[in-house]
Amino acid sequence: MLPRRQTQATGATSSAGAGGPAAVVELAGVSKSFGSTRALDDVSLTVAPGEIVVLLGLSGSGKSTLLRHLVGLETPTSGVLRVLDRPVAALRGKELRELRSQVGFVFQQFELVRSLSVLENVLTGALARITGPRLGLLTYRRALRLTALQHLDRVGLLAQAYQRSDTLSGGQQQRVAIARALMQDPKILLADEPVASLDPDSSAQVMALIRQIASEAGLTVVCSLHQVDLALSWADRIVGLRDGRVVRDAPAVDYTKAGAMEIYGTPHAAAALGPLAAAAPRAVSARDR
Ligand SMILES: Nc1ncnc2c1ncn2[C@@H]1O[C@H](COP(=O)(O)OP(=O)(O)OP(=O)(O)O)[C@@H](O)[C@H]1O
Repeated sequence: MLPRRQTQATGATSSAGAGGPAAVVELAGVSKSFGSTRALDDVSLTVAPGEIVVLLGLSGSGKSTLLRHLVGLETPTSGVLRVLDRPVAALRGKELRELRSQVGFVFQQFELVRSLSVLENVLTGALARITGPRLGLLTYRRALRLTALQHLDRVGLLAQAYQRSDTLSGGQQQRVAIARALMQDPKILLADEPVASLDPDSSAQVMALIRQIASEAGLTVVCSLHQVDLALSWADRIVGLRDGRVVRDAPAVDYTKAGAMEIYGTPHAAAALGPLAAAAPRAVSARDR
C-alpha cells in the first residue's frame, strides 16, 4: 500500500492565492434542488491539485449529484462552481467539451461496450480528441494504439488487450475503464462508486490502482464511496455528506472509523448501514424507488 499523503482539508476557503497552488475544484455555496428535493445544500469545497478526496455519505446524500456538477451534467440552482479555473455551469459547446476532455469519469457499472475488445474500449477514451467515426482497431492511429496498450499495461491487463471486454471479471472491467479514462490524459479523475459492484479484494485492488496512478500522474481524484474502510485507507481527505450538506471535511488521517461512521448520522442509521459501510453494494436511493 502506498502511504497516504498528508494534506490539509481546505474546507470552504479557496486554496488559490496566498502563494498556494491553484484549486482544481472550487464550490462556493452550491445548492441544487430537484423539485422539492434539496440534493446539495450550500456546499463549499476546494480540492487542491493531486489531492485524493473521497465523498462519504448515505445513499441520497448528494455524492453523485456533486460529481455530476463537476463535468456540467448538472447545473447548480445557486452558488459558484469552478473546475480547472473555469465556470462549468456557464460553459457550452466547444468550451464544455474541452473541459470534459480533461476530466476522466469512472462509473460503478464500468460502462464498457461489451462486444468490443478491451483495447477498443480503451481507445474510445481518445474519441474526444480525434475526428471522424472509428470502426475497428486499425482506424485508430498507431501511436494511439500504442498509448492504449501502455495504459493497459499500467493497469495490469496487457495480456487481455484483444479479449472481448465482457469476458473479464468485474475488477478487470473497472481497470479497463480506468485505462480508458487515462486515454483522455485527464487532469482530474472522478469516480462514482467505482467499487460498489466488486468483491472486497477487487475493491481494494481497484482503489490501490487509482491511488498509484494518481500519485504517478499527479492526478486529482474525487471519488464517492460507500466503504468506510476503503476511504480511510486510500483517501487523503474525506468529505462527509448528509442530506446534501457537508457535515465533516478533514484529512483521512484525522478520522477514526467511529468518527467516519458519524457521517452517516444517527447510530441507528450507521448500524443499519453496517455491512454496506464495510463492503457491500449501494443502498436503495429515493430515485430507485
Ligand atoms: N435527476 C434527478 N431528479 C430528481 N431527483 C434527483 C435527481 N438526481 C438526484 N436526485 C435526488 O437527489 C438526492 C441526492 O441523490 P444522489 O444520487 O446525488 O445521492 P448519492 O449520495 O449519490 O446516492 P447513492 O449513494 O445512492 O448513489 C436524492 O434524494 C436523489 O433522489
